[in-house]
Amino acid sequence: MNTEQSKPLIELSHVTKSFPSMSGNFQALKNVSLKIGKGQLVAVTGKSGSGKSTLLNIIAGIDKPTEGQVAINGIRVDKLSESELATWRGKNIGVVFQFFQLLPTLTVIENIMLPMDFCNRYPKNERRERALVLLEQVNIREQADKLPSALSGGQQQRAAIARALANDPPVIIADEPTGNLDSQTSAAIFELFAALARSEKTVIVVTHEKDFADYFKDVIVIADGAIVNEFVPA
Ligand SMILES: Nc1ncnc2c1ncn2[C@@H]1O[C@H](COP(=O)(O)OP(=O)(O)OP(=O)(O)O)[C@@H](O)[C@H]1O
Repeated sequence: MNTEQSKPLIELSHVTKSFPSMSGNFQALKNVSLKIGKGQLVAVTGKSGSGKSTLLNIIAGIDKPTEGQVAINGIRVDKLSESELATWRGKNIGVVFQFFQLLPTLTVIENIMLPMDFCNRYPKNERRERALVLLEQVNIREQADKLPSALSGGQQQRAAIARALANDPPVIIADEPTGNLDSQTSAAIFELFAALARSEKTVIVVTHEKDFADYFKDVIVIADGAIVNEFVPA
């Protein structure tokens, strides 16, 4: 799915993922190959159980492929050890979840600064200002010192997106990020992802939303662990 103008930032070659099951091995992904370029905004869609989250987990280095290769930004992710993976993931992958998963006892800005403290990419005395810039980028700077529970669902998801950007990763992955939001708020979140892609982030979003075609030029359709339609023009 790599377009002519972009080099592949993400390349999966013949990836299979098997899980043990009562009746032998179950293949959640079957011989999946794909290329995704820098700054691409990609939707992953398909029925429940088709393998969407497994694909995201493989790209994020959360799961290892049973067979095949995963290369991201020139790094063979499938070859990294668990400790190397944790460091690599912190710098290269920002993750956005359906239920936001902000830490409830930390303020919004503290939630954004936490991954910076883990990763050490930015000096300690610059982290608060960077978090404020990110909150500005997602339009909730004025919520910085509140607890997540004081924010609306859409504002919490904006905070989660700012957190995903904390260490300036090239790749943002989001697993049904609007599954818990109304359609107007969902549209605003999709707009935000589109803006991130315009600023050269590669954004991969698992979504069931029927109207995603307005936002996503590139759509990966998965059925029974295989890509059945990699590119659907809007
Ligand atoms: N850790 C695991 N152990 C065993 N089977 C698993 C595991 N993770 C996923 N599976 C199976 O792999 C298949 C694909 O799961 P996956 O979560 O990737 O689907 P999905 O398309 O994301 O589904 P949904 O839309 O419901 O979230 C399913 O049949 C699931 O039961």
